[in-house]
Amino acid sequence: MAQLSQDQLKAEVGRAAIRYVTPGTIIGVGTGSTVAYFIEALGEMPSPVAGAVSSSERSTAALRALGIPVLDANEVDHLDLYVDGADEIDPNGCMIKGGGGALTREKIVSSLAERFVCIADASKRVDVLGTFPLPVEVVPMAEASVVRRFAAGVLGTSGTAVLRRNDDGTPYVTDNGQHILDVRGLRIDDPLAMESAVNDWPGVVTVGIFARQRASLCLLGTPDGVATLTFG
Ligand SMILES: O=C[C@H](O)[C@H](O)[C@H](O)COP(=O)(O)O
Repeated sequence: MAQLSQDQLKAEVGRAAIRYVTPGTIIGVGTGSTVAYFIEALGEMPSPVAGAVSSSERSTAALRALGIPVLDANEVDHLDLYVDGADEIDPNGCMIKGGGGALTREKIVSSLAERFVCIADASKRVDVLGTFPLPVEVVPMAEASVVRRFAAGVLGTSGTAVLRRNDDGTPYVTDNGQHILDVRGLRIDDPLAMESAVNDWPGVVTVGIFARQRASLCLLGTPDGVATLTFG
């Protein structure tokens, strides 16, 4: 049998996540190429969801295009389910997220949810977080100081933070009007401590470590099928 491509694995887990969705409920929806398949599958449910709280303008547009009502996060005080991808996921369900720039809203929406179902292809599974450059959303006037703090080191590891840019060289601007630093070279042995430490720095809006709001389970797309990883 031919090997499935990374994109096919993303499609498999995106579709598989539908089994956790209860028709008629309001769910939280993440952002990214894997979530795009999940949204597609949501649109095909025979009994649809009542609505979704979205984590990005991109996902909002995709949901609305399928006729799925999008609610503001302020209108909802609890969600049973949040479904989103990850850039890396460790053996405890801690993740690096934000490769697509949506980390802040993803953290807000996932914080409302009882259960975080992560959907990812097998390349995202790591033993220690940090190979994928860590996205950090920052207020622009704090960029230089945050770059210096990572270079000086935090919790025994240091990294090189670089401003994320668009193809035309202009700074990438998030849905919240802020910038992103991508930090290379970190070894994140204690994701919870690192999340807290970086969150405390002035000017940091959101660090792309999801350790407080880690995944409850992960549907991992592997060449042998979809594996379900659960985290205690
Ligand atoms: O900001 C983007 C999100 O955190 C995504 O969930 C993450 O980057 C994974 O994206 P993809 O499913 O495209 O690999």
